[in-house]
Amino acid sequence: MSAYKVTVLGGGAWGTALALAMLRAGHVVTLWARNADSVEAVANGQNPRYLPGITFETGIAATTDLAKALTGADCVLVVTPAQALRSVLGEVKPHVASHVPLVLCAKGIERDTGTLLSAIASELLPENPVAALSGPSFATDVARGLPTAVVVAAEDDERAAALALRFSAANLRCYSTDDLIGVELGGALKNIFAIAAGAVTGAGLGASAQAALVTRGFVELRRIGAAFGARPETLMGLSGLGDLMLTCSSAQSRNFAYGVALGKGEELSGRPLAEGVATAYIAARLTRERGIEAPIVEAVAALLDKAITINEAVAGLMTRPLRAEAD
Ligand SMILES: NC(=O)C1=CN([C@@H]2O[C@H](COP(=O)(O)OP(=O)(O)OC[C@H]3O[C@@H](n4cnc5c(N)ncnc54)[C@H](O)[C@@H]3O)[C@@H](O)[C@H]2O)C=CC1
Ligand SMILES: O=C(CO)COP(=O)(O)O
Repeated sequence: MSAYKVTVLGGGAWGTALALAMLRAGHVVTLWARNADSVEAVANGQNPRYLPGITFETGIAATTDLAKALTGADCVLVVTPAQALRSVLGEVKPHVASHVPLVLCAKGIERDTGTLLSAIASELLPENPVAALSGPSFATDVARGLPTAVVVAAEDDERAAALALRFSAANLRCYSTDDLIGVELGGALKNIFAIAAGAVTGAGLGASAQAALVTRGFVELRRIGAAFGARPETLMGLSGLGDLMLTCSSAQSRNFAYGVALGKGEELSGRPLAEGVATAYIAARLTRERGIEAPIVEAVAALLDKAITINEAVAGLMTRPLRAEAD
C-alpha cells in the first residue's frame, strides 16, 4: 500500500500536535505555516512559540509554500483559527484536488455570519468531502504523546470511520460518527462555557458555583444543539461533554484562562487565542434570533461586551424564574 499523505494547515499549537499525531500514525506529513520561523522550528523538532518547552521527533516536512504543501495530499487537516477558515480555504482552493477530504479541526462558528465551519468548506470547495475532528485534546498533551480519544465526523459514516482508522495510533483513539453538525457545535459551544467557568473561578465564586454553572451550561449546549439538528448522544460524547469537562476544569485551557482573567477584571487584550470570544458573540445572536433560551451564553456575550459586570451576570442568572430542572 502506498504511503498516505496528510497535509496539515496551520503551524500553531494544535496544527503542530496533529501533525505529530499523524506522523506517529505512520503517515507522510507536511505542515504548512505562514511563518518561516515556525516552519524551521517544527522541522527541527520544536515549536517554541506555540508549544514552549516541548521537544519532539523530526520527520514533519514543514513549508511556507501552500501549493507545495498541498501537492499529492490524500487528506488535508485544516487547523487554523475558525475566523480564518474562509480566507485559508480561499487560498487552498486552487491547489487541492476535488476528491481530497478536508478535515476541519478548529472549534468555532463564523462570527459575522453564523455559518458553521463545514458549511463554509462546502460553500467554497463544494466537490471536496468535509469532515471534522474534535474532542478533549490539549495540544500539549497530544504533542507529548499522552493518550486521549477524539471523534471524527463526516456525513458519510463510512468516510468518517475510514478517516478515524487512518488517524488512530497508540495514544490517539479516534471514534467516528455521521453527526457532523453535532460534533462541530459541541466543540464550538463548549468554549463559551469554559470562559464562563473561568470567570466563576477568577471571581472567586467557589467550587459549588463552578459545578452548577458547568451543568447548566451543558443543558444550554444540548438545547442549542437540538435546535440546530445535533443528536443528543453526540453532545453527550467526546466532542460535547468530554471536551466541556476538559476545558471547564483546567487552567491549561486558553478559554478557561481567558475567563479567569475576565473574572478577575484583568486586561484581556493580547492574550492567546480564545475561540469562545467570537463564538459567544455569534451564539448569543443566533439564539436570540431563533428564540432559544441560553442565559449563560447571553451573560458571557454581555460580559465580554462590557455591558454588564460579573456581579450583574451572577445576579441575572440567580434571579431567573425558578423552574423544573428538566425543562
Ligand atoms: N490548542 C489546542 O489545545 C487545541 C486547539 N484546537 C482548535 O484549533 C484551532 C487552532 O488553534 P491553535 O493551533 O491552538 O491556535 P494557535 O494560536 O496556537 O495557532 C494558530 C495558528 O494559525 C495561524 N493563523 C492564524 N490566522 C491565519 C491565517 N489567516 N492564515 C494562516 N494561518 C493563520 C497562526 O499563525 C498560528 O500558527 C482553534 O480553533 C482551536 O480551538 C482544537 C483542539 C485543541
Ligand atoms: O479545545 C481544546 C481542548 O480540547 C483546547 O481548548 P482551549 O482552546 O481553550 O485551550
